[in-house]
Amino acid sequence: MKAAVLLLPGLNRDRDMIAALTNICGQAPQTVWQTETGIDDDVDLIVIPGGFSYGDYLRCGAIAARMPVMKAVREKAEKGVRVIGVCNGFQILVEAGLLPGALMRNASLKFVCREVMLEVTNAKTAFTGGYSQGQIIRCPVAHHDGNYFADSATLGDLEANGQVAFRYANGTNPNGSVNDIAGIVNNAGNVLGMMPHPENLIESAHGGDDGRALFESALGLVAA
Ligand SMILES: NC(=O)CC[C@H](N)C(=O)O
Repeated sequence: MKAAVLLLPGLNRDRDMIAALTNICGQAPQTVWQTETGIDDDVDLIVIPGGFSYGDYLRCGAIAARMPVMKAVREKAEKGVRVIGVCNGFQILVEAGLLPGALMRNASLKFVCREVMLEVTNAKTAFTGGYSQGQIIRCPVAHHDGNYFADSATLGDLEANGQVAFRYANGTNPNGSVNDIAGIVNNAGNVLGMMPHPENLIESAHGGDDGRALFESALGLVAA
């Protein structure tokens, strides 16, 4: 299985993501710079890592979403290739219109860096098949703009269609997200955005591997 990781100025989680994907895939992912549009044909999964692309000006992810590489991501996503955006990657996918809603400043108005608990709200998505329905997992977060918001019609659709993949559980919502939403998939089910960082919990050296099944699911390495 082969993955691709996008590289943009200001991202700082790309190395963690590349290490995690190399560990899980058994081969290094293709890395694709923001001005490139050539994502390899044999790529099964495109990942947009976290960080602070363009220093979070004008809004988190707004400038990155308009870079040439995102045209290639959109084309691949339309063909059904799986895409994951983590943290700033989630913000970029929202700014690119590949996922609905918006990520606002945390309700506390503070940067939050801690571990949260996540509920696997829908274990039937392409990214969660390796978990059981309702499973509670650990995951770290580190962001200041993770407060997910969508208008009530959009929210109703997300909930009704099973597009909420992960919710903050056990009172650990770190940012004020509506309905405790931590991660969503698009209507077609092949694009996932989430604020927590599963790439930082994939092997025992990380102190746990609760995030591993997400990538294994996305890469088709476990039965969905
Ligand atoms: N870790 C990250 O990806 C941070 C995302 C974004 N820059 C924020 O702070 O909200």
